[in-house]
Amino acid sequence: MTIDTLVLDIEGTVCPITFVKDSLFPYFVEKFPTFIDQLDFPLDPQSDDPIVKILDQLPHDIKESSINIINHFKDLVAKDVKDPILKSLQGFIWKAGYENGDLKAPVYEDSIKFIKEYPNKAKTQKIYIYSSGSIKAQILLFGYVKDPTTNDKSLDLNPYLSGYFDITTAGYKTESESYDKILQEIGKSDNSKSVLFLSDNVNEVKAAIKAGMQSYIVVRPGNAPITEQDKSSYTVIDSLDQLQL
Ligand SMILES: CSCCC(=O)C(=O)COP(=O)(O)O
Ligand SMILES: [Mg+2]
Repeated sequence: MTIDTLVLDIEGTVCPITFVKDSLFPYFVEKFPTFIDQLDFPLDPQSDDPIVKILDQLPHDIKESSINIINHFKDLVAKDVKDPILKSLQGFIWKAGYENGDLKAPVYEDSIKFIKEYPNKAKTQKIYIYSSGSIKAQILLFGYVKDPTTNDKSLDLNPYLSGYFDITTAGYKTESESYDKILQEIGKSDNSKSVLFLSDNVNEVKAAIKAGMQSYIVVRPGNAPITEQDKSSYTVIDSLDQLQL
């Protein structure tokens, strides 16, 4: 069946893992304690402050003091836990960094080209994003893409994207039910083979295939190595230029 819909992972697929691990995560760890230290404790559950609303979802023993909150999130980042409360908070902290120019996303050149060229005006060819990063963080990342042809400007790729999924809207990326949900949301449950999911993570690829999608492994510098067996069992690409759609 002809592919007409792409679902793209971010980290390790269209963007280097090093940007997330060496820029985004350290930026969050450096900046978020200042935001937490400014808050009044105990937190007011009726507060309109978006950061208080996020923190209010934490268990009582963690949200009772700034030091517990700070240690909790530092620990989750160190272990790269895909925790929905952490991911929401990261979106808020990164917003300031993108807006003041501290952060620009180094999306691979082949991916910028593909994202700009693949979607057609008739909307019969679409691209969606599915990442563990929150939807807010995804929109920021694609809104502040480092322009490979200039150093000072950034590109906004969001107008080329048809939608975003994260772990709060679709579920965890290694579970096939999450891909079932995406297929349902994008109206492709009866045409699952027309949807291609790309990821660096073999377990995510397996889950997407189990849900009926087509799925390829993307290999990029710095990604976790894949086994010889996975190389022979799955389609493997190292650039979106290799897609023949
Ligand atoms: C949306 S940028 C932040 C990426 C992030 O927090 C993350 O955990 C990356 O996971 P992915 O599913 O894109 O591999
Ligand atoms: Mg990834």
